[in-house]
Amino acid sequence: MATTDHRPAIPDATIQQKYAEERHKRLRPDGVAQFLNLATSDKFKYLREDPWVDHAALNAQTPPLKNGDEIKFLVQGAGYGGLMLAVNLIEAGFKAEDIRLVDEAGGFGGTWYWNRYPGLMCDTESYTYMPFLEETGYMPRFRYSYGSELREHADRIAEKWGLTDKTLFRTNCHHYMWDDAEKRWIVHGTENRGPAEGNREIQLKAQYVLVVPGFLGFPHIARLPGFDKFRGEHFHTARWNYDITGGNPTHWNMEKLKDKTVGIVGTGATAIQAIPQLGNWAKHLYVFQRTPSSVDERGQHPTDPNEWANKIASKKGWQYARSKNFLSQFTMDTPIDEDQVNDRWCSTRSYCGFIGAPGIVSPDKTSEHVAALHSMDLERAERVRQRTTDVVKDPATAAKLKAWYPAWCKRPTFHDDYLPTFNKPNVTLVDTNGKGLDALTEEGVMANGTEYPLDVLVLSTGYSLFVENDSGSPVSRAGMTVVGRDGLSMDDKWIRQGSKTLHGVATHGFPNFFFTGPTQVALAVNFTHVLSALASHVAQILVEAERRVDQTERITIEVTEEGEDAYTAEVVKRATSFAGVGGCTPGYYNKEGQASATGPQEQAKEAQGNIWGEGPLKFEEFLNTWRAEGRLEGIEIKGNVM
Ligand SMILES: NC(=O)C1=CN([C@@H]2O[C@H](COP(=O)(O)OP(=O)(O)OC[C@H]3O[C@@H](n4cnc5c(N)ncnc54)[C@H](OP(=O)(O)O)[C@@H]3O)[C@@H](O)[C@H]2O)C=CC1
Repeated sequence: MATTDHRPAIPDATIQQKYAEERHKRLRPDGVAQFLNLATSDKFKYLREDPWVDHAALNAQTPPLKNGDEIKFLVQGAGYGGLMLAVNLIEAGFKAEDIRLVDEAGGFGGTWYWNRYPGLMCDTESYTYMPFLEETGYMPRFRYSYGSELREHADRIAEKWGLTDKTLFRTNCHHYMWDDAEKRWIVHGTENRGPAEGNREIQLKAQYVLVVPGFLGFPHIARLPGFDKFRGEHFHTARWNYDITGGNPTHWNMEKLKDKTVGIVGTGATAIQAIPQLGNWAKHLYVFQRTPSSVDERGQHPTDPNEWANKIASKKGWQYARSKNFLSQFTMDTPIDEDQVNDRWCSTRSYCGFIGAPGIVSPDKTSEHVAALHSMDLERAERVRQRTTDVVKDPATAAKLKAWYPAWCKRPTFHDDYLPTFNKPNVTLVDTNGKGLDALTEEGVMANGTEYPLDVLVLSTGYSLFVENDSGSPVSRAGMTVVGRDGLSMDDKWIRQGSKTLHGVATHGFPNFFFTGPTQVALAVNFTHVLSALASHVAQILVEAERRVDQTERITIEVTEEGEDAYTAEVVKRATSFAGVGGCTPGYYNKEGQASATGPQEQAKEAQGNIWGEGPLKFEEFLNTWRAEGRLEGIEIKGNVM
């Protein structure tokens, strides 16, 4: 992709001063408490319900799990992560017959099941993001796939590996208790069989449990005065209400909005995809902005079958190689020469300030590290700001749409139609200068002291990554209680000791229990790359552990305390990579700008709760080296060990 020189015309120090001022404007004393957590809020309970489920169709099927069943593998989560775990188990030699998946949703897809807002698309190239393209022989229709295609692909994976009839949907397995005599997990779950049949409680026994906690499962909304008074319609983007807008998840013809005044709150990665669609249909659209997104060029186009066959997917192993090539662009050093993906993500290298990059930053060099990140980012940031000026015709609106923070502070966005939407006569940007909405009224919303009457209010206010009173354990995020050996609750362990795992996949005191982060693992721009590495890692640990005992019936595979301490120390050693995030403009990346812990114990816990500071490829290398050593160091296997 051609680059033009966009070195800032104003000195770096002035820009950084501007960044600091913009951050300061947005800091607020209530931090993460500014949001209502829908997972616990009664008032917005209906927003937790599943609008997409077909209860009649599911009730007509034979459930793959009955009360009292005993199974070998229970996978909690049937999105891409859960499917990848199950597929890796099968590919490692375990029988599909021994695997069951459960999910609260009414179908496969995880985030792609729940999110069906108009405009929904993959924000990284689908050729690297969509799992198992090579194995399924599937060619994505677009370079950046739209939501329905991403969901269909989850069905395709399930079908290919025989998992469709092994998944119990609408089910929340909320309580897990380790039975040390039996060497089994006793699992309690509730299956929601819809209004006609109600809930069905099930109790299961599982030899192994594998959980995909997910990162952004709980939609949240701002605690705004007057919510009760608002008489118009409202919904969150995570549960788009097509009854109100018209259209459906595959046809975004929102006819019902033609005579409606619509407001959308939020301008994050979700909103920038939905706003162009709303702008196409609403009589008038008000976009209420607190912090602008950085919106770079997308370059969306249908996949060219010739290019696909002869270039992109021409060699065996192409998908992994392409994904690796993509991720190797995010480094503090010069990225590798050949840029296969070559989109604007690849010129957003400074995002490694959020996902980490090779090399360990010494604690006394963090200021230099942050300065280096800034100098890597400034040209990109200025280019994107210039793009805003070039695309948005009204200079005052263009000025308000410019992002004044570096790439690692908020998910950078890429879209071809977002900025041009503000050139439409029916679209108005209401910038709140960092403050957000003041309140809701009977008629609409108050912002900047002005009332905006609305028929429909769309909340695109994101998700709770940090929930109040959340222990931060992998299972609290998944809404589960897990009680391990000697009555130890995983949440209590996290509250007392902070994150302690081996490779972000297992923890001492919880035998035969595996998860995929969310802490102490790597993050990637295309997160499926990491999920794939974790799924394969867990499957290979299981294979190797079972190989070492002559009877697997009573096997226990458990991380040792020494093992998790040693690995946690490795995570902490690399935590300095994220020195730039604390000083960011507030958002979910930095606990809404909340001050860091002050006491030494709390600081230690915070450092432990980090992700892998050297980025996804080094993380994968670390796991591979550990496995290649063949000792399963840090894991104790008990059973009839040969
Ligand atoms: N793979 C993909 O294709 C996609 C991935 N995603 C993922 O989901 C994540 C979450 O994105 P998203 O759903 O947009 O959530 P975000 O948290 O990124 O955005 C929430 C938005 O709501 C605004 N907001 C919150 N409270 C108020 C308020 N009181 N008044 C006004 N505005 C308010 C925020 O402003 P402020 O910034 O000031 O807090 C922000 O603009 C992304 O970071 C990305 O990782 C999302 C879409 C597509």
